Amino acid sequence: MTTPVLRLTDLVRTFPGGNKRRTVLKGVTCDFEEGRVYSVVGPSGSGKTTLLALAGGLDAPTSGTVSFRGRDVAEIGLGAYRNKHVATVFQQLNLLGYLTAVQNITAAMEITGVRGVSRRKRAHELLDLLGIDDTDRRRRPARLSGGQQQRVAIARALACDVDVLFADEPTGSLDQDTAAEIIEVFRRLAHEEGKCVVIVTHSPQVAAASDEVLHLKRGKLTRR
Ligand SMILES: Nc1ncnc2c1ncn2[C@@H]1O[C@H](COP(=O)(O)OP(=O)(O)OP(=O)(O)O)[C@@H](O)[C@H]1O
Repeated sequence: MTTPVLRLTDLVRTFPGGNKRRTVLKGVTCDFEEGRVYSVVGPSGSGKTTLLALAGGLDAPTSGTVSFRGRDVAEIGLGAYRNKHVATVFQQLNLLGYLTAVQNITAAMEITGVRGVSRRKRAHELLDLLGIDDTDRRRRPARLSGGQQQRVAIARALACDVDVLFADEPTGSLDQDTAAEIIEVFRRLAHEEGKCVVIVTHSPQVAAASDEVLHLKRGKLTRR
């Protein structure tokens, strides 16, 4: 048995709030493999974003562990885990409006301390991979379509050559055809580049295109 790239073990997350204390995740256990696309689905408020935040090292669990290649991320350090091994594409893409697509990616590399490669060269390779052409990659986000902005945000997330890519509602604001293109990007990243892709979604279209659908309900995650 190979060690999964990501393992969640008995994750519990309770939010404080006096007598309104609320346990959102009640013992979530799940393995994630490289080269696969996972969708996490579930009712609004069921804790999908909370789960993504824990798995992505943006938040720490109340109890339980997140392990990356067999190592507890608390031991790796959440900052190092986020900088080197995983990346998240947020619902609000947070692209910098005053920078071009290429500059958004090189800036991310600078911030996360990517060294030993030409940042510009790597940015162009990523934009090639994501299908943003030469003209568009010199544009600022406001002059790109929603789908193109999503592609740039994914390219930026991959700037550090991470193994696991998380995405929160990546098709939420896209029409069906553009959503299909973005789904294809995620499938290619998993099946051709070997990434583990974990998507939180309400979209049946995304769920249907995933290799595995995980259902979060009443604080537990189950495979369908
Ligand atoms: N920092 C926080 N403090 C207190 N409560 C929180 C916090 N973050 C999330 N919650 C609560 O946890 C529950 C789950 O929220 P979460 O955003 O993870 O759900 P979700 O499944 O992603 O919802 P949606 O599908 O609507 O985006 C909600 O009741 C929310 O109010």
